[in-house]
Amino acid sequence: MIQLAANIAFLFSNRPFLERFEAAKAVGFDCVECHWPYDHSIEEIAGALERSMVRLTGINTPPGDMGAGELGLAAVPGREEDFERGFDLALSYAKALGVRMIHVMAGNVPDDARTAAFETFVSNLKKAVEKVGSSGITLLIEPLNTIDRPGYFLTSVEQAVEVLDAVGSDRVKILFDVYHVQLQQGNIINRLEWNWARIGHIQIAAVPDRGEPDTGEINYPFVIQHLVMKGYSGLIGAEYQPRETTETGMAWAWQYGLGRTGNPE
Ligand SMILES: O=C(O)C(=O)[C@@H](O)CO
Ligand SMILES: [Mg+2]
Repeated sequence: MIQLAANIAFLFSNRPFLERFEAAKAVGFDCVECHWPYDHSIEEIAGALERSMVRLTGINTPPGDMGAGELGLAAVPGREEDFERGFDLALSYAKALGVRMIHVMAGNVPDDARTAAFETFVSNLKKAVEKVGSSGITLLIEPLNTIDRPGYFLTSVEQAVEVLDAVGSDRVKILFDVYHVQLQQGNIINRLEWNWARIGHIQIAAVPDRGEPDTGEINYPFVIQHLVMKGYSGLIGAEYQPRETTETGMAWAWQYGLGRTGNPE
């Protein structure tokens, strides 16, 4: 049995943020993840979780100034203090709301700053690991494709492994977004296999349109069967852009037991 989480940054995005939790529950999700919950107080989100009876399983560190082209700060040289402030905010939300995964967003860096960016990313992640301590929270880093996210520092699974090796803590894992990895690199099953022990979370969407994972160049029933056979015990985040409404596009998930899953530990 696999466990799906609704990514409510993309799903139910026609509704106000705090109403998306109940909408996710209504179609069968017990878990939701999001990108940036910070426009809402911890108390407001706790209320939405209580009303909907879903768990919030993942959040991202703040992106910085998106209007100025920022998409995270962890690998951006010179922005260490801003990163730390944002990370502390994410950690406070995670601890208060029982969130077990924080995606530490690397950010955009110019080509000539990539060596310095690697060092910055590693150093910021080491400090973040110390802050997380024994809370049980896992930090994630996610390679993003360069078509959708030009300039992003982290673009391949192998580069993520280099970062993890340099950080040297099993509290940091890879967020393997199948959509991004397929667009950028391909070879999905092999890359899952080669990096199995490093993977902390998986996300899915069709390629190339990023719609429901029921068509396109990835055979998701095969990929997900592979995860089941491997005994994958993590969550699979449904992070796609619905082609019509989220509700009318949910049939893909029934074959994976949506509506029949129990809450994970
Ligand atoms: O922003 C994207 O694209 C993603 O895939 C997200 O998972 C980033 O959090
Ligand atoms: Mg993703």
